[in-house]
Amino acid sequence: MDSMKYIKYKKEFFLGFFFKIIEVGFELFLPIFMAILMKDGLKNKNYEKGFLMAGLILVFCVLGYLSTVYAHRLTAKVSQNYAQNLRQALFYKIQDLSIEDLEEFSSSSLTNRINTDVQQMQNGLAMTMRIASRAPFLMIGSIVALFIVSPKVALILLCSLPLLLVMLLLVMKVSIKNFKKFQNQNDKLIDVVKDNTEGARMIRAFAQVEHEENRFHKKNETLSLILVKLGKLTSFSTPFTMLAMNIVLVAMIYVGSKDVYNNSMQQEQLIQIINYVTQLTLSIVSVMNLMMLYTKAGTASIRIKEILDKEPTVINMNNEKLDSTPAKIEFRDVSYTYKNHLQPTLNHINFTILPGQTIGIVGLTGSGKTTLVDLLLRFYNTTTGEILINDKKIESYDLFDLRDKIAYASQKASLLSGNVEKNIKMKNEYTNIKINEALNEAQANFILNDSEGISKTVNKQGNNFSGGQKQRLALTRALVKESSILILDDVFSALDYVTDYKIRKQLDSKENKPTTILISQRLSSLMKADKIIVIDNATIAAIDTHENLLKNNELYKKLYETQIQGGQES
Ligand SMILES: Nc1ncnc2c1ncn2[C@@H]1O[C@H](COP(=O)(O)OP(=O)(O)OP(=O)(O)O)[C@@H](O)[C@H]1O
Repeated sequence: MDSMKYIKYKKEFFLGFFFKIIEVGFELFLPIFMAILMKDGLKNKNYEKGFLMAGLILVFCVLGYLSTVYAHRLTAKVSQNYAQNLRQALFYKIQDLSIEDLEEFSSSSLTNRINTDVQQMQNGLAMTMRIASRAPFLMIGSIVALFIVSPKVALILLCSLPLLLVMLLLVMKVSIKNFKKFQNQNDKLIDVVKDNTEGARMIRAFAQVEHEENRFHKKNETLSLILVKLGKLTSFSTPFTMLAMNIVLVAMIYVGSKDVYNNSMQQEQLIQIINYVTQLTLSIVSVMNLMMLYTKAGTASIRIKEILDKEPTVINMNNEKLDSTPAKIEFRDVSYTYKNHLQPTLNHINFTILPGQTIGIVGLTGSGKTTLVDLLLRFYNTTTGEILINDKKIESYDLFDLRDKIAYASQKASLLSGNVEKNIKMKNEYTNIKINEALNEAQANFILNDSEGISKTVNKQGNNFSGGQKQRLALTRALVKESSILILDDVFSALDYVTDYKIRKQLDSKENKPTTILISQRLSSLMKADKIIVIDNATIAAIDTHENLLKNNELYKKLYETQIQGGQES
């Protein structure tokens, strides 16, 4: 992933780096001033020079502090903006992907990628600005200074560095593996939480609470074990580095003291060595922590890249516009097989719907009715065959314009939190008269008769409305829209028979009706359609009027008789 692309404040990014390097410069001078202070100021009693050095130490400390504060302010600005851009890019990409593409990721995984993974990337960038700029310079500066002070003592350090490097690489390797595990397990844990919040009623009704608690406990325990492993790695690496560096320091002091004893080194030089090794140790620890952060950011970046680099399977390639008059729809030898399915859900489907006609689609549960309209909405691409609207291939139309000309109410009435008006209008503007007409057509009397009317609040997922009320609001949203195609997928299932009948009557009497596709298990909802398509075993078993199907199609006849016997006729 080209991370730099999402860093919009590039100038601030480099400026932040620059000020951290300045901060290092100030720090590297301190041991030198300290040595002069000790030698000339304290040992040789040159108080003037002593005070000058003390003043310089103070000034350099203050300047170092100011550089740090400014660099950290820049870091916050750059990294926050980076995270914002990354989240935005991910969200736009998710919008671009087709339903089929999105089905490859669980919603928990997408949520985690947009939250936790972006956060890891943000931390990685912030720490790069704060540590990657500082620590290497401090390390190199300290090593160079040590060589200047005493090459012999500095060599001891140089010999021990490869051991630390090997250790660092090993820790990174193990932590990358565990961090990947952590993120996957975290997705699974959120899946359980989502199942339990969205399916709370079902879980309680089926007395599944204990089972779900166990499910959560297992996932939580696995997650904790991974986190403990990661924690152990971090808790081991820092003390190990400190221990290794302190052993090196003791060896350096031992060799240095001998030189002081032999008068080939000054005492102040030994103090300088101690200061530089301390600085070096701290910077090595910082680099180790940075590496740990990079392993997290690296794994997060792979997960983010998976989304950002995903090529949408449904592409908006053309810009043909559909007018708002009723459209002609044609399926030519259309087949569709879901990913990872061996058998096609729809097989060699052929039919034509003339402009303004109403077509019913009936079939057993899972026979492919919804899949058929999903293809028309371009949620998926057909596996073979083609769909034409007004004699032009569906792909030749601008995708967004095409969907805009289709009014659609699905089986699952989904409402957005806000109010009824927002849910009916969506991005469009309609007059109140038009909205009231649509509410009337959809028999949404509970809104028409409510004192709050369309200002009535809609809670998350519309849970302050009954199933039938939600369905009627979703229907209003479809009916108010000026469209060339109207698709009602099993919207009558949550309605009582009287309401179902009234709505159909309203729809039948409508002037300038769009081409309408009605999907329903209830034959009474489809009987008046110009034609009814019977889907059986992934294929079209028959297309005909209600009367002819009753005479000629066994499945239709059976469905009809079952429903008549069940007393569902209206
Ligand atoms: N997103 C999906 N991924 C994989 N398989 C799917 C998906 N959606 C549906 N299917 C499968 O495709 C088949 C047809 O599903 P579809 O929803 O089109 O049937 P339907 O006739 O509308 O059913 P119902 O009457 O119950 O609404 C089913 O066997 C289902 O398992």
